[in-house]
Amino acid sequence: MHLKEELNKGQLKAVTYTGKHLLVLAGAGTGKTRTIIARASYLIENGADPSKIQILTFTKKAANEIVERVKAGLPQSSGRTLNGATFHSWCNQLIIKYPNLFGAASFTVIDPDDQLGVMKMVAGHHNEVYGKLRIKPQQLLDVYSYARNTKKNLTESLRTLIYKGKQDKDTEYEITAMKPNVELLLRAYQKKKMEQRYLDYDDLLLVVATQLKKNPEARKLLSQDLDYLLVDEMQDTNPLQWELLSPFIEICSLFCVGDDAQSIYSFRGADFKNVHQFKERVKESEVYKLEKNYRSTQEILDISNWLLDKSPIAYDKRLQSIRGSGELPILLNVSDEWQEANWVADEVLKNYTDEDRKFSDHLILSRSQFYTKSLQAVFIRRKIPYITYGGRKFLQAAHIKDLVSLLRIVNNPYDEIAWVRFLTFWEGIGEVRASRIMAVIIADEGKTEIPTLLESAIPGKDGQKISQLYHAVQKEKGKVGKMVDIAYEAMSLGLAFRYRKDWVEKRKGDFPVLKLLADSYASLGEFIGEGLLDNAEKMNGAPVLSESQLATSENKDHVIISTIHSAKGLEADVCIVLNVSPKSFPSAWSLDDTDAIEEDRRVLYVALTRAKNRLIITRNTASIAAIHGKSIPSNTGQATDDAETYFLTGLPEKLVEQQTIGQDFNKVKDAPEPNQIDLSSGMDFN
Ligand SMILES: Nc1ncnc2c1ncn2[C@@H]1O[C@H](COP(=O)(O)OP(=O)(O)OP(=O)(O)O)[C@@H](O)[C@H]1O
Repeated sequence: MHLKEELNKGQLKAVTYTGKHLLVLAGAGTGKTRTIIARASYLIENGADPSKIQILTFTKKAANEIVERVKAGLPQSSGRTLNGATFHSWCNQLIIKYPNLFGAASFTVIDPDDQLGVMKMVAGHHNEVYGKLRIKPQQLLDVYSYARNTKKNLTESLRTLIYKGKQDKDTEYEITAMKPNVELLLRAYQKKKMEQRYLDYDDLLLVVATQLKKNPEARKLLSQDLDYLLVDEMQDTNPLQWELLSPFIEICSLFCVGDDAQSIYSFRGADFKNVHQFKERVKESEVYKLEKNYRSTQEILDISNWLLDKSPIAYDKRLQSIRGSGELPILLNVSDEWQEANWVADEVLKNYTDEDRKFSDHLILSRSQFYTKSLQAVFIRRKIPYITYGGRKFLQAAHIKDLVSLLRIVNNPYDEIAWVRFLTFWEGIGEVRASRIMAVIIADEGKTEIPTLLESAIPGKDGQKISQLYHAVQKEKGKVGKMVDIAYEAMSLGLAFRYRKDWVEKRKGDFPVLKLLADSYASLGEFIGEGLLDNAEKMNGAPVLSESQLATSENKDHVIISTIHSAKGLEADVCIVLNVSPKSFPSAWSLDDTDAIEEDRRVLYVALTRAKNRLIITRNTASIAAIHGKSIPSNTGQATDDAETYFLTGLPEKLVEQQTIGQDFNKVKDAPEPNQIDLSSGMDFN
């Protein structure tokens, strides 16, 4: 990499830093990603062993991109062993590498869906206690996870999540009354996990952090593995992640990048003030700043700066564009989602055909993937290829989970969730019978071979079939792709029947993808754990989770429809931010919580600062009219309370160009009278 040509002075100073630990604290588009990539290249070019550099990011997408870009800038294969991962997946890798050290051999990683399954089982077993609470199993899990990630106690966690932080007497009374019951359920959940040898996502971090904290041998072993830890999006680290990182201050050198104005994970316990205390927490450290924005034109930064300026929090930031002036952002008022979707489709197609832009020059952002359902429908109808980021993952789809359940019980015969799923897959076995069969297997404590147990527990041909299948898959342990093949061969008829509604159109094609995915893993444990966490972009770096049939791996040119949370670090020529309407920005349930309002502001800030050249913000006309008591495009009617909190209230007119789509947009109108057909025209018979 030619550092001097590709970096400005500030970036270069950070990349070549010779002290022990560094935090680069800088605004959107100022080159943090570029800096972290350059740092890794610089270290490798100056003799560091790439296998001893670990890059940590919040999404697999970001990890892949950084690693690929580092490798691309290095001479052939010299960065081959460089590793990039999310916090969870890194901890999972460490646990697999050192099963004894972390005491987690033959444990199975469970995803949030399965966690919910376990919690429901626990609630069922303790029905009397659970019945007294008016909390859903998912809320119990949220409280549990929040407490462990933030290191807050149960009382405070209940207060924050269930009572929105309220401090009054009634709340106090209710918390005191419910706490023992919640405690009982959470302890039972914890016990169940231990018995079934499950690790939930938070456990991965906890297991590693705890060993590193208390066990000098763990620190010694890992210090042999690691010289440099490069951490992206530092503002989103939570106390649990800090706990994981802290031992590494002694073990290796930390190089972190972050932006306090882009902290959007407080619901997972992230505290952006963490980056403000970096110097105090990390001995022998420095904090550098970067000021110039290379991504966007000044008009895009002007509205982003304006948004941040209105915050009561002083971020001490004013983004200044290196690129100078460009188009004014468009504020588009639409009357409903379908109108919005059709307008967006027109815009994309116009840019594609008339302006020579690619589909992939478009990034469409929304708070939730759910909101984009109409847009996706319009894109499919109008043949616009797209992929989605955020939302449900590939391995979490029901048909995939059915097949993977077999691999899971081969990996961990105590995996109760997987047993129930696998056994009930077969005709004639219901949940009650499945739990009976499973109880036999668990009580046997591994004395008898599982296929033998299955054969005796399920009489007749079915027992033989299921037992043989288990045996056949077990025999191939180690060859994960082969295991998928065998399982698919035996289960495909059942799967096709179970999902007959959309088997051919939607589901069948996922199995070759699953096989490819499985082939890329060296061990079953890794596939199940890693695959669950990070399968997003395993295939040649191409996303495989597309919901669009049109975006195949050969067709790399597609629009990205992403949740804002999954769009961190992304950028695009044209960026369309959907539904920036009252009650959405800030969201209705944030309204009595200042911290939540400010987090929503940062969410919008992240969205706006993704755009390079064209920024389009849409919002719903009726909801604007409702808060102002007046019609669009005026912003100055009789304001209601919602108008005061709405982020775009008071937006200076000169910062955007407002457009409003009429009611009849996109309705095709016919001529008033029928015309005559003239077939003689248009053909020259000479
Ligand atoms: N020194 C530079 N010269 C030219 N282009 C640059 C330079 N630094 C950054 N860029 C470009 O600016 C854009 C933003 O950079 P980058 O993605 O690294 O910023 P970032 O700080 O990580 O942004 P964010 O936090 O908003 O995701 C990229 O297109 C990058 O290539």
